[in-house]
Amino acid sequence: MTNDIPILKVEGLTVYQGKTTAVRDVSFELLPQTNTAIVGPNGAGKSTLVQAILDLIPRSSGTIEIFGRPITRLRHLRHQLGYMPQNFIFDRSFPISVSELVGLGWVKKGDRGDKGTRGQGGEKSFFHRLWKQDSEKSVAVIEALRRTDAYHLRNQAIGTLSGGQLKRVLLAYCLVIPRRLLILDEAFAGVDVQGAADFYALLNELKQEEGWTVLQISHDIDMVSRHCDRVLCLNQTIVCTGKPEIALSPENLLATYSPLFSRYHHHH
Ligand SMILES: Nc1ncnc2c1ncn2[C@@H]1O[C@H](COP(=O)(O)OP(=O)(O)OP(=O)(O)O)[C@@H](O)[C@H]1O
Repeated sequence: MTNDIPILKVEGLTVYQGKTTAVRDVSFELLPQTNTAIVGPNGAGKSTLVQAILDLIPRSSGTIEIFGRPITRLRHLRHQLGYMPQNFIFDRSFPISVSELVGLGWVKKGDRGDKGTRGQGGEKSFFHRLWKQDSEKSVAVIEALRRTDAYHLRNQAIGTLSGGQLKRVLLAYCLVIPRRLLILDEAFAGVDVQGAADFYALLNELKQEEGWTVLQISHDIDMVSRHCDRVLCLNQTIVCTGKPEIALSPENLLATYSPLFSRYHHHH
């Protein structure tokens, strides 16, 4: 039944950054269990689009629905949405370990918006439930760190991580509970070649076996063409969209990456 509802539906979205129109009249849908990439040149509005979808910045016009609900009314369903920003800025002297950081992403069952699990275990004592939750969380943290190949970093302070290691840990943070939609903003920038290939394999597994839907911003056209189901080419507005072999044709890439595109599009 839920398979008929798009996981994400964006209609007529326009967003300003200061006085600049960063995103203009963008509409698209994501169907469940798909991996979609947003590509486009620097300053094309990719991060702005994602931030507006997440309601992190205001939009000038347009509507956004996630899991069939307006973004402002997601409530506890928001935990079914994972987001990895392009930059994670923090004070490197902040004393928090990798495991502790990943654990912050964990939400107990019943509070994740999945039906039928709320209030489970009511017959046990408060301390038993607390102990059970704690052990479930530890298991989930270990599993998430293993999946992103960051388990060996678990006791390290986050301030000591390299750029690529930090990306692995942030992905683990997104993976520590099941999600229906995962939004990644250049998640694999700075990750080595093998690491990026492992990440794509992991995303594929999450999609195929666990029903996740992925929306990712990427500059890696080669990886996108090999691993994504669909591509949105963005340059302020959507230039083209479709399967990688169509959307990433030389003509479409030229149109998307040409600085003249906006003007060209405007006149024709
Ligand atoms: N905080 C901001 N204040 C003012 N203008 C901004 C701000 N953030 C982005 N912009 C402008 O909005 C436009 C879109 O930027 P955005 O970061 O969304 O592009 P992008 O496609 O994600 O770029 P990149 O590939 O370089 O990450 C650009 O013209 C940029 O200069």
